[in-house]
Amino acid sequence: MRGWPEGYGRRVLDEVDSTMDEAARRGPELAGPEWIMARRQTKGRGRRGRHWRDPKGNFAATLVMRPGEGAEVVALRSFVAALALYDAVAAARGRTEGLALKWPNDVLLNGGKLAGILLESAGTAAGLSHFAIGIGVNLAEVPERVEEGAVPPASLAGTGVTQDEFLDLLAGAYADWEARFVTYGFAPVREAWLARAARLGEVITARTTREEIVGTFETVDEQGNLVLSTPGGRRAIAAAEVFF
Ligand SMILES: O=C(O)CCCC[C@@H]1SC[C@@H]2NC(=O)N[C@@H]21
Repeated sequence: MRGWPEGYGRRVLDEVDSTMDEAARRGPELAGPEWIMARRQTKGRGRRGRHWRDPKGNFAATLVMRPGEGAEVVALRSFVAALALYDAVAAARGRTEGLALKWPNDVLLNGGKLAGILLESAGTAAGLSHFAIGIGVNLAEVPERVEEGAVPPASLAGTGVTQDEFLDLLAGAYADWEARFVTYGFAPVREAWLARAARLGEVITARTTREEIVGTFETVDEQGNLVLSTPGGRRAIAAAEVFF
């Protein structure tokens, strides 16, 4: 296994409210990107303000950084993180079989949700004071309850990978994808993401805050939008919840 990536800090906490809150507290004084992992969260949160349940032994960490780019470029790191998470999970299992990415950034195992990513930032669109990528993985067990209509949960129980080992795998994989993103831009990240996409070419449903759009999952465009071809034409969707 490769060592801890150069230039990234590492903080491991026994317990915290949420690693996203800890990232916000750390943000103003950061010298460089830092991984914050908690063995337990008391107030973990998911996308759309949902509670994120953290059964004992599951993985919860946030990568916090102070990027130089504007908010739109920074947001593409959601795909960078999803690819890193995919690679870390593949390394933990020793195989990629059954793994897929669900737009925008969930990792699925045999069709079940294994891991989720939450992005948060502070500052203005022109200059972010900090940017946080929160990652939760059902390392040891699945949460008891999931949202209605959501894909069922999956876990890595049985692989025996510890939280610390998973952090090492993830930090290494993230550093590799981040280097590609910084050097070559979004194109190779987009291509790799599409190669691992769940339900590409199939009919899916995207639920935004205003409407429900049903269409064929055509691609993800250069801005990271979900592109659906619908009877009414091609739709590029920036933010939505996807249902299969
Ligand atoms: O809704 C989702 O799918 C995203 C879940 C993100 C959960 C992780 S756990 C580590 C970090 N801390 C949090 O409070 N949330 C994220």
